[in-house]
Order: sequence, then structure tokens, then C-alpha cells
Amino acid sequence: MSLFALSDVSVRYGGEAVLDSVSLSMDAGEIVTIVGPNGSGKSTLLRVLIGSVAPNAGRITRQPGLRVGYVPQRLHMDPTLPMTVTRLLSLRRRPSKEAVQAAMAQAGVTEIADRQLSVLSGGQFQRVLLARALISKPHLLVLDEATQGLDQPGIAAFYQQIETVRQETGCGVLMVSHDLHVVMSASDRVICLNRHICCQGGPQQVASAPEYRALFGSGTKGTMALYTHHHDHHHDHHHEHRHSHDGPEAAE
Ligand SMILES: Nc1ncnc2c1ncn2[C@@H]1O[C@H](COP(=O)(O)OP(=O)(O)OP(=O)(O)O)[C@@H](O)[C@H]1O
Repeated sequence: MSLFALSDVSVRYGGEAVLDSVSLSMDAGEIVTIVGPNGSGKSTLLRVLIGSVAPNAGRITRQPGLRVGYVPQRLHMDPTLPMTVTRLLSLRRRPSKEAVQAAMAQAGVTEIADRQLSVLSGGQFQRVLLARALISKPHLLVLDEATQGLDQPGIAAFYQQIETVRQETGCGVLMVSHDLHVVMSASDRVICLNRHICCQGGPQQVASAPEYRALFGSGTKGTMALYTHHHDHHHDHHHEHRHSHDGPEAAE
């Protein structure tokens, strides 16, 4: 059974359609990435899924008892507030010590458990937010541009961690990202959104789709050009380079 299914979901703000008849479902263990230009409805789609925005039309079904872990872009909090990693992770819903420790291990933050949040690097902080999302043992992890502000090695390391989490827990991962070349190689399926789904499929398929190129061209800071350079000569759609996402190195 699918983790969730959206069928013909539309969202309007004022008179304007932000999502227009979007249908999407995901299986357990899948890594799906949503790409699209600014304002194309990516965050809105995630909000519909986690239930914070109600669609004007369409239907959402979720696997009964589905637990969703949400990793935001960043957490707004007072940076001068003294608080350790462990304390932050223990704030919501009073999780057991074991649950906090397990989530920290999965997110790779065990060694920094006693550090103050104010001294963490951007990459460490995002991994702490990942740990926070993992405490409830989610079936589905939802990430909204979780690597914004990280440098290339930080981005690559973060997605590597996501892949490890998926392998260890079997959770599905749905993410919105602008880190095109990294996420595309790390994804089972890429969805190109521009208020409606323009195209979707395996990373190579989408990268070469005319709808995708019309939106992104071969520009996007050159990353797609590098990506296609890397893959254009292998028309083997059955062996996607899912496990070879070494970030900058993959882009060469
Ligand atoms: N609560 C709201 N009320 C009115 N308009 C909204 C609201 N939330 C989003 N919008 C508008 O809906 C459109 C889509 O926004 P959304 O945040 O889903 O896009 P996005 O693809 O995530 O963009 P970005 O890549 O810039 O983060 C934008 O034009 C935005 O201004």
C-alpha cells in the first residue's frame, strides 16, 4: 500500500491556483525529490501532505497510522538561548531517553549530544533537526530545502545521511530541493513541479525531458550541464546511479 496518495489536489490563494490538479503517491522506502522554480508550489505541496494546508479540491489518503517526520529549512530560535542538542531533542512530547539516543545515532549527532546549539555548524544543526524528525520513528520523512545555507561538502554529507537513514529504517523520503545534481542522483524518482506536475520519472529521464529543460535549461549554475555530461552517454535507465551521490565529485 502507498504511504499516501494525493489525487487531483488543487490549492488556490485568492483567485490564483498555486497547485493545479496534482496527483502523487509514494511507496515505502522510496526517495522522491520535488524540483521546480521559485513559487511553483513545492512547499505548498508538502504542507498539504503534512496537513497544514487544506486543498480547495482533490483528495488525500494516508496509510492508516502514518507517522510523518518533518525537517524544516531552519528552526527559528533565539541563538543566545543556552540549550544543548539533547535538551532540544527532548522538548517535544517527552520522548524516552532511548528514543532520543536512537534518533541521534541515526542522524549521526551522538558525539555532539552535549554541545550547545549556538556552537554548531550549519551542517551539524541540520542533522540535529533530522534527529528531531526521527524521534517519532516516521514512516515518511519530509524535508523542505533542508540543506539551504550549507556548502557543497555539507550538502553531500547531509544527503548521504538521508540515504543511510532510509537504509536503516526503511522510511520513505520526500524532499524539496534546489541542489539539483546531488538530489537527482540520490533520488529514485524526481518530480518536476510548476503548479502542476510537468514531468516525473527516474533522474536521467527527468533531466532529459523537454519540460524539465524548458524550466531549467542546462544552466542552474551549470550543475545540470555537468550532470548531463556525466550521464548522457549511458542510456541505461534501469541502473540509476542512486548510490553514487558523492556530491561535488559526482558533478566533477
Ligand atoms: N499562505 C499563503 N497565502 C497566499 N499566498 C501564498 C501562501 N503561501 C504561498 N503562497 C504563494 O503561493 C505560491 C507558491 O508558494 P510555495 O512556497 O509553495 O512555492 P515554492 O515552490 O516552495 O517556492 P520557493 O522555491 O521560492 O520556496 C507563491 O506565489 C507564494 O507567494
